[in-house]
Amino acid sequence: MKKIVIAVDHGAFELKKRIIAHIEKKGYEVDDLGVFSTDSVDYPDMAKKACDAFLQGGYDYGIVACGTGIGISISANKIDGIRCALPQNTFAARMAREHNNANFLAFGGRIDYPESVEAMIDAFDDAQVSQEERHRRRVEKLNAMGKK
Ligand SMILES: O=C(CO)[C@H](O)[C@H](O)[C@H](O)COP(=O)(O)O
Repeated sequence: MKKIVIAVDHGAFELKKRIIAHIEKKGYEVDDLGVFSTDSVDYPDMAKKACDAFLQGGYDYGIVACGTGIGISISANKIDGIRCALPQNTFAARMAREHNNANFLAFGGRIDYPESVEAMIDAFDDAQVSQEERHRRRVEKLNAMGKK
């Protein structure tokens, strides 16, 4: 069974409920690291919670969200070992896994997407990481950029 970790800020509290319902419907386990109310928090703190948990191991991928998805994805990508994608649609979500080997998805709770967040999660989840040399090479370069 797949296991996903999720953390959001107050701007995505409602979206988090939808995402968790969707993931649980797929039969996956979700570790919900908050937020648990709409009280204002700082998105870097929530990104760190999810990424630190993910890096401990045991998760297939992580999901973070804030009002736009921007702040929390920038935060997640500051953490070595995290490749967080902020997809605009299902095509980008699929490419995030196939070409970028992303291990996190970010979404915006205040964004009107052309396709549903649920459909983007499915597109990512169903995709396979490409083993083509050029994609592996680019991801290796990405990983090397994160090394301190
Ligand atoms: O979208 C966000 C950052 O990219 C976050 O949700 C912020 O919290 C956002 O900037 C909104 O902040 P506010 O405190 O709810 O006005």
